[in-house]
Amino acid sequence: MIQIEKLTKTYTTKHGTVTGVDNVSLDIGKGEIFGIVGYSGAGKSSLIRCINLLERPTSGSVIVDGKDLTKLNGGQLRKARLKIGMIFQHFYLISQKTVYDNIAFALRAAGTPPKSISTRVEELLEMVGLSDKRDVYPAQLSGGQKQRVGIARALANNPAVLLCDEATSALDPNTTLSILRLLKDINRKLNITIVLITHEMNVVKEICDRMAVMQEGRVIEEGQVYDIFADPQKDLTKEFISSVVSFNVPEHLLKEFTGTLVKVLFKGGVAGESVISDTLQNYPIKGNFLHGAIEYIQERPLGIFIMELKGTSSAVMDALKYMESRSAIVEVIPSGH
Ligand SMILES: Nc1ncnc2c1ncn2[C@@H]1O[C@H](COP(=O)(O)OP(=O)(O)OP(=O)(O)O)[C@@H](O)[C@H]1O
Repeated sequence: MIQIEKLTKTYTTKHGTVTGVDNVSLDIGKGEIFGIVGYSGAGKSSLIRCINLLERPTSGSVIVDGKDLTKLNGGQLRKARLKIGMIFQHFYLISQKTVYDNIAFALRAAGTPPKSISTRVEELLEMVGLSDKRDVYPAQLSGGQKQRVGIARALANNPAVLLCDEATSALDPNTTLSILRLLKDINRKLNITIVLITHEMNVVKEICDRMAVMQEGRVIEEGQVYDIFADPQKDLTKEFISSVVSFNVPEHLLKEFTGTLVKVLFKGGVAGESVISDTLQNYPIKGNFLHGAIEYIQERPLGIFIMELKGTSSAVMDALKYMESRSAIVEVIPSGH
């Protein structure tokens, strides 16, 4: 649905050239929820703004639904943009207009016949759960309700793509969750492709199918959210994951152990417990559990255990190989850490 090819965005400032996005290529499928995570300054906003050409890429292309947006003229681009909705951290509602008029505004701007507007606005209000707020002004709404209006407005012209720019960053955790659930619901009902940028890994964990991690303008890791949580490759990705899934045993405790410390992950959660008990039965080693949890990512369980294994080093190595042969992801934690 969206192909980003070798996209670079640089800015010319008083102090020289700044690279916002550095040669990024991504392929986002129809109906996918794709998350882009990174710290402040990583280039997420620059990238998402290049997807609807709010920012013009310095080089590279952005193909949405088969059309290369960088090649369109003004009129063609305005038309193509109607198929790309966007919501923002600070909502950007028009404060002098009612909820109804904020949404109707987007329909009028797209040339919707006046007689269809009211039915469409009612439909959208129902979709976002705000039918009873139709005639109130933004100042009378909570943050979550304002974002619901933002979502209704973004969906007004039946876009194929919804871009979310830190859409939940100004909201408290419960409201965040309700907005994420609404987005997921809309994604499933309308098969709309959603691209969201965030610095919060819990957002990605909650609703995204696939994700990319950005650092210094580049994509440093990309894949299925579940696979990345199970086996992150880059230190930065591990850091983001540790903010929502705690695998870590306190350092002072780790120093007290004399055996081999291992982190064992099982895709599929509960199944892993039998692998561990088989291992302890079949090899001359002893195991102490220091941490055990089953996390649900995209409704799929991921079993995470941290263990101390005691035995001869060859017995421990054989046991680790055995666990790996039964699909565990095993990582030895260096001693003294
Ligand atoms: N209009 C601009 N002019 C000059 N430099 C810019 C501009 N927009 C972004 N940059 C620079 O591009 C880099 C990437 O910024 P960007 O805003 O895309 O990152 P981000 O990951 O979205 O961070 P944040 O969440 O803080 O917005 C930064 O070094 C930033 O200073």
